[in-house]
Amino acid sequence: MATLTIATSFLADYARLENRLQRRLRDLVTKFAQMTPAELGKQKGINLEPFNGSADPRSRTIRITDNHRGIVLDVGDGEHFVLTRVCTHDEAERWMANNTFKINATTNALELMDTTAIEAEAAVVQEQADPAGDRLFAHRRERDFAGLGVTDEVVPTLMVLTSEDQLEGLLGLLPPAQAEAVIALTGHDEVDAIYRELAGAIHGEVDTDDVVAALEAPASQAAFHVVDGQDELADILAQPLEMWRIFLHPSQRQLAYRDSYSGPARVTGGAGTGKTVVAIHRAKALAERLESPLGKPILFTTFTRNLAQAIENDLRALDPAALSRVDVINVDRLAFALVREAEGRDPKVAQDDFCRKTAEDIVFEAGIDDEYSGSFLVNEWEQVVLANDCRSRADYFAVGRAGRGIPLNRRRRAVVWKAIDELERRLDQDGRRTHLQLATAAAGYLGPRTTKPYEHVVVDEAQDLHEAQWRLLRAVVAEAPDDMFIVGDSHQRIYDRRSSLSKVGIKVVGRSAKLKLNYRTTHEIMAWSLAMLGTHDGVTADDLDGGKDEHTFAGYHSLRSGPEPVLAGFTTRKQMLDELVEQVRGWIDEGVDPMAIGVAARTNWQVEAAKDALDAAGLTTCLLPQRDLPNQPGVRLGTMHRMKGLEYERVAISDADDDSVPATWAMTDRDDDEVQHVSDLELEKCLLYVAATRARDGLYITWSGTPSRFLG
Ligand SMILES: Nc1ncnc2c1ncn2[C@@H]1O[C@H](COP(=O)(O)OP(=O)(O)OP(=O)(O)O)[C@@H](O)[C@H]1O
Repeated sequence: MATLTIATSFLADYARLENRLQRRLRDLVTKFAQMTPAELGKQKGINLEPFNGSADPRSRTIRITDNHRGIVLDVGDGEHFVLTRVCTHDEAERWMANNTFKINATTNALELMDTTAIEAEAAVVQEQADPAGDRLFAHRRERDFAGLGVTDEVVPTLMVLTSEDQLEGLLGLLPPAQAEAVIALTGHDEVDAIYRELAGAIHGEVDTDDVVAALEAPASQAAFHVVDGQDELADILAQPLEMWRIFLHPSQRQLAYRDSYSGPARVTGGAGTGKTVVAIHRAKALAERLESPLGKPILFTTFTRNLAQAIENDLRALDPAALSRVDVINVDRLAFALVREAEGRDPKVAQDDFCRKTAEDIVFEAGIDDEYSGSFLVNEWEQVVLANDCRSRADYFAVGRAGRGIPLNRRRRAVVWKAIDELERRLDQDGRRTHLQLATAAAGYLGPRTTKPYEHVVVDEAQDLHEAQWRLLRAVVAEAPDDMFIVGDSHQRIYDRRSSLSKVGIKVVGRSAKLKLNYRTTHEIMAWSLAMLGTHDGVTADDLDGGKDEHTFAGYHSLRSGPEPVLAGFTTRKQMLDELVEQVRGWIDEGVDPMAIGVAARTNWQVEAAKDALDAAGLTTCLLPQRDLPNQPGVRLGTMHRMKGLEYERVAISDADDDSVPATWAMTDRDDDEVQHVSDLELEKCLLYVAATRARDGLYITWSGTPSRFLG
C-alpha cells in the first residue's frame, strides 16, 4: 500500500474541480493508495512522470484528463507520495519549473517554495519600502527570524519593510509555519515567548534529507497530512472544504493538543483566527483521552443555541466518536436543564421583554421614573446584583459599582434596592426566573455537590457570558488540571457583560494565549473592519479577566486578499433595497451559492424589508431562526446579533444609516448616563464589527440618508 500525504494546495484544487473531474481524480487516488511498491514500480495504472526542466527532480505529474494533471512528490522510497496540486497541463508545466520541496533545517517542516515568485515579490516590496521610514521590524534582529525557521532568502527584505501592507504579498508565498513566525514577530512579544508559542514547531536535530520524518513534524502539519488508510482518504475527499479538520497551524495545534494545562486556560484572538476550531480540536483531544467514560464528561458550551448546533455539527465532522463524550449545549439551556434536574420540573423562564416591562411598571408606580428608567433598573440588577451574587440589601450595599454611570449614594441605593427587590418579588410571584437567575440557581444546587457533572468544560464566545453564568460553569467542574478551556474575543462583545474570570474563581494567569492569523476574512475586509473599530474613540479591548489588552491586534493578519469592501449610500430606502437586490443577484450570477450569502441588518423589521425586496425579485431567501440553523436553500438573512459566530462567503449589511447603527433606540442618552452611553456605543460598534467580519471574500455595506458615524 502506498502511503499518501495530502497537501492543503491539493485539497483546495480538488474542491474547485467540477464533479466529473472530482470523481475521476478520487478513483485515481484511491487506486494509487491501494498499490504496492512493486505495482507502483511498474507504474501500473498510475503514470508518475518526471518532467523535463522541473525545479525539483522528485516532482512527478499524473495524467487525470487530456488537460488536467496532478502533481506529486515522489519521496523515492517506493512508498511515500505527496499529492500536491491539481491543475491544467500548462499550469502544471509552470509549477514544475518553479517549485521545490525543502526541509526546513530549524522546524523540520516539509516546505514548498516558489523561489522565483518569492524573489520577484521581495524585489517589489523592497521598492515600496521608504528608506527614511520607520522599519516594521526595527525591534527585531535577523537572527530572530532565523531562530524561528524563516528562510534566509526573505530576511533582508523583511528587515527593510516600512508597513504591514508590504508584508501581505510575501506572507502568501511563504510556507505556513514561516508565515506564522513572521506574523508573530510583527508584534511586540519577546522572542522567547514566540518561541514557546511555536515551540511545537522547533526541532533539535533535523535531517534535511529525510522527507518521511519531516512529514511527521508538527510544523509540516499546517500544510501536509499523512493519510491514515482508505477510510480517512474517502472522508477527506468527501469534505475537501473543511480544511480546519486536518490542517492546523503550529500555534493552533500547540494549544489544542497540548498534553495538559495545570488549570483553566484562555485563548483570545481577533475574528476568524480559528478560536472555535481550536476549541473543537481541544474537545476532541480531551475526549480521546477519556478511558471508558460514563455519560458525557465533557461540556462544550457557548452563548446561543444556534452556535451550539453549529459546533455540534463541526465536532461530528471532525470526530463523530467524540460526540458520545461531549455534551454540546448553550449556557442558558444548560442552566435550564440543571434546574429542571434539581427541582424535578421545567422552570418557567422570564424573557427580557417581560422583565423590562415589569421594571418600567415598578419605577413608574414608585414615582422614581424621572430618575431611573426600567432599563437602568434591569441593568443595575444584572450588572451589580446578579453579577456579584447579592442576596440581601446588605450584600448590595457592600459591593462596588465600578463601570456603572449614575452614582448612587446610600439613600439612592436604598431606593434602587427596594425597586430591585420588588422586581425579584414580582417575577417570583409569577413563578418565573430569567436565564441569569436560573444560572445562579443551578450554580447553587451544584455548589455543595462533591461529584460534579463534568470533568472538562470548553467555552466558546466567552466575551458575552455573565458572571452568573461563569459561576455556573465553575460549579459544573471540579478545580483540576484541564478543567476549563476558554476562547473569546472582547471586540466581539455584543451584550453588556464585562466579566472578570478571576473574580468568579477562574484563574487563567500563566495559561493564556492569543491567536493571530485570520483564516476567514480577506486582508481587505479585515483591515477595513479594524479601521472601523478605531473610529470615534476606538473600542477598548480587555482580556476577559478585568484587565486591558493594550496590543490587542498586534500581529493580527490575514493571508488572503480580495476586493475592497464596497460602501454604497442612497437617498431613499427603495433605491438602497433595489441595489441590495442587484448586489446579491450579481454574487449569485458569479456562481456564489445563495446559502453562502448572508444579509444582515440591525433590526428585525429591517431584515424583513431586505427579505421582502429579495423575495419580490424572485430570489430564494431563508431567515436565520433563533434556534436550529436551517438546511433549506436560499440567501441567509438575520439581524447582526443572529450573525454572531457564523460565516458567509459574501456578506451584505443593509440599513447602515446613523439612526440604525448605532440604533438610536438602544442607546442610553448621554445626558442621562454618560458611562452607559459610551458603553452602548461600543457595543453597537462591536456589533457592526461582528457582522462585517462574518464575510470571507466580499463585503457590501449600504444605507439610505446619513451613513452610520462608524463608516466615516
Ligand atoms: N488551520 C486552519 N486551516 C484552514 N481553515 C481554518 C483553520 N483554522 C480556522 N480555519 C477556518 O477559519 C474560519 C474561522 O475559524 P473560527 O470560526 O474557528 O474562528 P473564530 O476565531 O472562532 O472566529 P470568530 O471569533 O470571528 O467567530 C473558519 O472557516 C475555519 O474553518
